[in-house]
Amino acid sequence: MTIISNLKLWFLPSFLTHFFLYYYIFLHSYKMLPNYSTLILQPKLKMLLLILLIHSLIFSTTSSDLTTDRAALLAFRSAVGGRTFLWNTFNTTSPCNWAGVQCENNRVTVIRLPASALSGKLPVNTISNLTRLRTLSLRLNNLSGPLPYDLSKCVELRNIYLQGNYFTGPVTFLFGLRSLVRLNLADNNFSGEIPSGFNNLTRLRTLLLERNHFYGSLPELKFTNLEQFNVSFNKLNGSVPRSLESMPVDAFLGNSLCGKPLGICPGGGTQPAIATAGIEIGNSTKKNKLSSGAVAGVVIGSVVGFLVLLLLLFVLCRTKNGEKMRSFEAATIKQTETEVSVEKQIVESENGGINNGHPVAAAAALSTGLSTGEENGAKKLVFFGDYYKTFDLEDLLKASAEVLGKGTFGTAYKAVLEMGTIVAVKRLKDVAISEKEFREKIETVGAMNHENLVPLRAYYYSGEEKLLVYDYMPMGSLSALLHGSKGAGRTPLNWEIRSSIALQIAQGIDYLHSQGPNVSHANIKSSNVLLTKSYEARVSDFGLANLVGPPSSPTRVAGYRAPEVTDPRKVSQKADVYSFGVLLLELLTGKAPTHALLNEEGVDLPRWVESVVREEWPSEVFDIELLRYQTAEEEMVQLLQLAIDCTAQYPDNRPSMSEVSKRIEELRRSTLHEHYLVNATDLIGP
Ligand SMILES: Nc1ncnc2c1ncn2[C@@H]1O[C@H](COP(=O)(O)OP(=O)(O)OP(=O)(O)O)[C@@H](O)[C@H]1O
Repeated sequence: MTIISNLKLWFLPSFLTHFFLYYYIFLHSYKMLPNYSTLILQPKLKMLLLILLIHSLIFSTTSSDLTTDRAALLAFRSAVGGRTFLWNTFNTTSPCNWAGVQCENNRVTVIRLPASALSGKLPVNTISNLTRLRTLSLRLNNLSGPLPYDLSKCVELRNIYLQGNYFTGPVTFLFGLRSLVRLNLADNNFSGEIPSGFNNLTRLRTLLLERNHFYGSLPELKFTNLEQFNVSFNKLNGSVPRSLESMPVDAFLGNSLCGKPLGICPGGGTQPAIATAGIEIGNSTKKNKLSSGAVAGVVIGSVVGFLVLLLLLFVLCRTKNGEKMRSFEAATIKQTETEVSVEKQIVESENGGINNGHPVAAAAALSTGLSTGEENGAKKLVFFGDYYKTFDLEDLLKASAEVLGKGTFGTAYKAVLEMGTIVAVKRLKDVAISEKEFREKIETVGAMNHENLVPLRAYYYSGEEKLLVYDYMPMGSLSALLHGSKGAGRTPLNWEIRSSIALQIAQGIDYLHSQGPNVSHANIKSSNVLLTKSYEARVSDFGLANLVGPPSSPTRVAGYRAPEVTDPRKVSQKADVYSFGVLLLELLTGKAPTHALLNEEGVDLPRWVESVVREEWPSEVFDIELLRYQTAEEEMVQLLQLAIDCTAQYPDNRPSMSEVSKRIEELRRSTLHEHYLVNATDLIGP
């Protein structure tokens, strides 16, 4: 239906006009045919020809131009690939209906495809054929190579946003684009000098060139309307031209530039104030001699630098010889040094521990905090079940510890006990309840026993310290796995893993909810889903919301919190369902609820997904890394629907957690039944 209606919309008027016109010509010319000269001179025919000419002109500037635009977009799509499903050309013939494309007067005027996983080079004769283009936004993709030189044909371009790609080469051909108002080429690999040709772009208000490889000196750039300017972190040298002196310092950092608003230039003073890359003093064409003041400055600077270096060495040696750090605070300070990547943690735990020369902030750490003002008898870890009674508080105090991260409820540490056992210790802050209440509540948490929950093994309570001991999860959090470094060496989570993680989380939460109508998790998010070595999901941090005071940061569950929740400690089971729905969307889209794109568009993840699904093909929303699991597409779409159901605005419209876990189970069962045996490798991935 849609195809036909689209075709009708596009072709019908022009087809009808042509039909009547040619019919008319045919009738009249038939009468005139015998005499060729008469035919030329016939005034009626002249009129006809004129109409025909005007019509073909109109025709060529409307539908045929849109045809050219469409062809250009298709060529663009096949060149830079991106999502297989970028534009559903089958259902929507007119390019004006494609995602990220806007038209005016039947011509493509806007392309906005930010963060759409486009990759490769932009060839000539693609974008450049969109001669009415006014906005081109391809930011945050993986596009590379030089920009097509024929982009200069798009003379109506006003806004170019290409930041966050891997484009290379010079940009001189852009100087013909006299209508440009916003030009953002930041975070690419563009190179060459920044020529004075930019001055041709008299309407420019934004010129952002930071974090590229531009070199040479900065020319005088005399823009009258410039609002945003940045050339920081390039390889520029020489002095800041007078016309740019009023720009903020940040606009020039990370170069070898000097002069106002940076330091004074040599000749007129000393070397560039900010010099990170290749300390070449002044303009490369100038050979300046250092003044005596500058020489004195350099000498004093060197001596001070040397002394600082000595001091640093001394401190470092002392730290090493002083063996282990003595407190949790110390461990916290060392956080950045001691945080290790997920991969590193796995290697360590596979090697049987982290003590082998790894820079750990030691957990004698644990001792200082615990010893204050405590009676010996009170220094006891309280265990749940028997499993961990293999160690006591003293063992924990002797363990090596490193900071895993800071959360809402306190700081988490990885502690390696002498016998090789690894545990995670959470040091709670802001415990707002009495000891009796704490012990009662934590007993409930310790009694929770489900394979998809991170088990609380023990706790310690004293006036100053409240510690919780959990199983250590070597693969870290789902959040880190989904959104951590996407560089080489990272294995993306394949569909089978994601779908089983979804089920396991649902089952973990369902178990919690089954403990009573008032039992909820209250802090469901991807950083609270931890993974075992075999990628089994365990939900952590349950039951903690009731132990501590109000959250220090109201944004702690930003993006996951149900709209009706006003007090983050009072969260209903249906609000948990909402948070789970967001988590499910995160697994499916690969986008964190705090994704920059969403912030920019001012929507949350559920509303973004809903709008995309409503307006376009559902496949548009899926994580690019999932698109190759074609056989599981039906399951993905069904899960997407479930996630949308879970994130309904009104709590009563959301399913219960047990319904959710049943639905996922059924979905998985049918997919596995239909496809797994047929094409196991496709589902499992490489
Ligand atoms: N049992 C554990 N095993 C392995 N890593 C853990 C464990 N518990 C927590 N972590 C890691 O420690 C870090 C801090 O966790 P923590 O739970 O304190 O905060 P959070 O989950 O980031 O935020 P919040 O406190 O709001 O839940 C996280 O990166 C988490 O992945």
